[in-house]
Amino acid sequence: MTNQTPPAFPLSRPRRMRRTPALRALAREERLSTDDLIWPVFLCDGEGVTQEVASMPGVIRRSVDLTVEAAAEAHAAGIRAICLFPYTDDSVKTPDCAEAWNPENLTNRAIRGIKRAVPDIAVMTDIALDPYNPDGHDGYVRDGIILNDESVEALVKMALAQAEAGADILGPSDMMDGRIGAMRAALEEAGHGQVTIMSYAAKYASAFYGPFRDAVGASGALKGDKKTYQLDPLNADEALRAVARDIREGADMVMVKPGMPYLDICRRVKDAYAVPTYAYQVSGEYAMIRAAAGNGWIDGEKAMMESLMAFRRAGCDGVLTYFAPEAAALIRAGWE
Ligand SMILES: NCc1[nH]cc(CCC(=O)O)c1CC(=O)O
Repeated sequence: MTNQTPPAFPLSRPRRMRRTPALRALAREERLSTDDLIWPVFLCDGEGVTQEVASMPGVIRRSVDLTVEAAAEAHAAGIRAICLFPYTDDSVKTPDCAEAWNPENLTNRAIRGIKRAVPDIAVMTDIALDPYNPDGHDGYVRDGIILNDESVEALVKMALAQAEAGADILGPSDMMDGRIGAMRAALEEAGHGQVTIMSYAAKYASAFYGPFRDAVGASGALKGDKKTYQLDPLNADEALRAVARDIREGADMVMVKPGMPYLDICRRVKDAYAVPTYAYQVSGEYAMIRAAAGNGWIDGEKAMMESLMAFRRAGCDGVLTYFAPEAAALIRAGWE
C-alpha cells in the first residue's frame, strides 16, 4: 500500500496515463486469461442429445458423448477445467440417493469419457445430493430437518466414486459440517491422496441459483429453502470462518458463491488465507446478463468480460462461468 498522496493538479493529471491503448496496457494491474476459466456443463441421458435450458439462453444439456466432444473443444480453446452437473430424472431419485455413488451414473461415465479422450483438461465434479434427492436438498431430510452426519456419509461415498472414475477436482457444494475432513480422510485411505478438493466454502443461500435448479431438474423437487446450511447473505465473518475450517480440513482450493454480489468476500478470503480462491458466477448472474443483452439493454459481450475481469480484481485465481467458451474465444482474439 502506498502512503503517498498524489500531487495536486496539474502535476497530477491521471488522464495522461489513460490517453492511449498502449499507456493503458502498461498501467493495467490485472489480466484475464483462459487459464482462469472453469466451464460448468450440464449432462443428460442418451446419445447425440442436446436440450436447451429455458432460463439460461445459450446453455444446453448434453449427453455424455457430446460432452466429451465439448470438452475437447474447450481444451483446444485454452480452457483448463470443466465442471460436470447431471440432470436427473425423477425416476432415479430415491430416499437413499444411491444413484449419487453409482459408478455408472451420468457424472462418472462423463468423467471416464473425458479423461480418456481429453486427459489434459481438469475434470471437476459436484458433490451434493440434490440431483438425486426426491426432496431436492443437498443432504438427507428427516421430519423436515436436513441431517448432517448421515448426509456426510453419503457424500463421502459420492466423492470416492468420482475419484475412482478419475476426477481431478472434487467440488463439495453441499455445505454440511465436517464433510471436507471426512472426504479427505476417506480419499487418503482409498489411495486417492492426489485428488484435489475445491470446497464450496462460502456458499450463500441465494436466489441466484434459480435457473441452475431448472437445469438439473431440482426446482420442482425442492421443498422449502436451504437456509439451514447455506450462509446468510448478510454475513461475512461467518464466511471467513467457514473458509478457515475447510482449509484446515484439507481443501486445496476454496470457492465463493455466488460471484458478483459477493466480491467483497472474494477479496477478504484471498487477503486472509492466500489460498487458491475461486468464484462461481452462478446461473442467475448468467441469466441476468443474457436477458439484458437479449433485450438490447446492455452490450452482452462487454458486460460479460467486465464481470469476469472483476473477479480477477477482487483477488480470484479463477472463475466458474457458463460464459467460459465465449470468453475464451474473445480472450484469444485479443480482447482488451
Ligand atoms: N448443491 C447444488 C448446487 N451446485 C451448484 C449450484 C448452483 C449453481 C448455479 O446457480 O449456477 C447448486 C444449487 C443449489 O445449491 O441450490
